[in-house]
Amino acid sequence: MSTSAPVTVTVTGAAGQIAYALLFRLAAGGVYGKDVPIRLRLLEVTAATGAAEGVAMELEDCAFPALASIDITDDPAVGFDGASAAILVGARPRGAGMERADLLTANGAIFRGQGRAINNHAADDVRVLVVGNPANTNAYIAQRHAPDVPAERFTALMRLDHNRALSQLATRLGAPVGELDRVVVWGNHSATQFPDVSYLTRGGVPVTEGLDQQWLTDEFIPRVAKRGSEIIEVRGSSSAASAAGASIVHMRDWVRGTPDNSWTTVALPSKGEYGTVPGVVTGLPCRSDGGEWEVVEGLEIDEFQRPRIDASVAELVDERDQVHALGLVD
Ligand SMILES: NC(=O)C1=CN([C@@H]2O[C@H](COP(=O)(O)OP(=O)(O)OC[C@H]3O[C@@H](n4cnc5c(N)ncnc54)[C@H](O)[C@@H]3O)[C@@H](O)[C@H]2O)C=CC1
Ligand SMILES: O=C([O-])CC(=O)C(=O)O
Repeated sequence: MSTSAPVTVTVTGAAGQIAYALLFRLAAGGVYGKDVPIRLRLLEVTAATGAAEGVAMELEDCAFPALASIDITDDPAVGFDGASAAILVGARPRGAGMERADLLTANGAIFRGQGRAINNHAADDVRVLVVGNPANTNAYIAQRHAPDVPAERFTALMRLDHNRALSQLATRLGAPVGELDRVVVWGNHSATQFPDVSYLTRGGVPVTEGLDQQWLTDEFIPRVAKRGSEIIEVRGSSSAASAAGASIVHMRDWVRGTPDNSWTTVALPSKGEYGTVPGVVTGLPCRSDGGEWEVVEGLEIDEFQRPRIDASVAELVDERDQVHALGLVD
């Protein structure tokens, strides 16, 4: 039997596609481990609380030993009350032909209200992961409405991009994906992102062969950056299980630490690291010791990387300016 204190975890968009893949892994112990009891709070719009009730019934039917309780609400003040983790999935997904930034007007307001509710009601140790698109700028909006929460507790999901990059590289190199490390995806979770193999290792050894520049520029970078659109075209709706899986490992690594000498990609409010623009929520190479994310320091940036990082960060600055112009952030 578990002796740990229960942790309150809030998931928004609980009746949606991603949540349907996420909640069961969370309740099974995928983030905190099997021995830490979880109190789940499901936050949905009023019209979808009935469907969230159905998901809760299925969660009950799994009899997960670590699932202590489930509450469903349409009120952010209740939903985030005492939350130590807040996974903000609830938002409209894009359809074919849309870019994620097209969702800014539709979804931005959600994150203003939720940022305020997190500020006023969440636990002091709250960790926030924004999944709903455009994820980086939604995280920026939420963070700016939560002045009492340390800025670095607001993150956006770029682990899916990171995992997509690892998988493409594993196929190209004929390597087990678990042997590869030190990939980073800089910038925005958008088509401008820069999946970067400059520091790639296989089994701890730098990879110097098998990845020619032409393949990287013409195939790898655009393939990873446009994978979300490719999934929408082929599947008919946006990535769900892979987004849920990435969310679980993002939170797991944050809470329980990244493996020794390993790193991952996290979108965090920039402090100006690697020439990025302070404040915007950008993909950076990060490690965790189970406390806070720490940006990996001391990497060299060359003339191939610089303009690609700058272009994606410029898009984040543009989105930031748009949300200020829309009145979503003062
Ligand atoms: N960052 C990433 O890597 C990825 C992000 N996404 C994004 O995640 C979001 C969710 O995707 P899906 O689950 O497929 O969408 P979905 O449409 O299946 O589910 C979204 C759910 O959010 C709920 N919702 C809407 N407004 C809400 C609010 N104010 N409070 C609480 N719940 C609210 C809806 O009622 C719906 O049940 C989309 O914006 C999508 O673009 C999707 C894949 C990857
Ligand atoms: O592309 C989308 O709209 C959904 C998403 O963020 C992804 O799959 O990376």
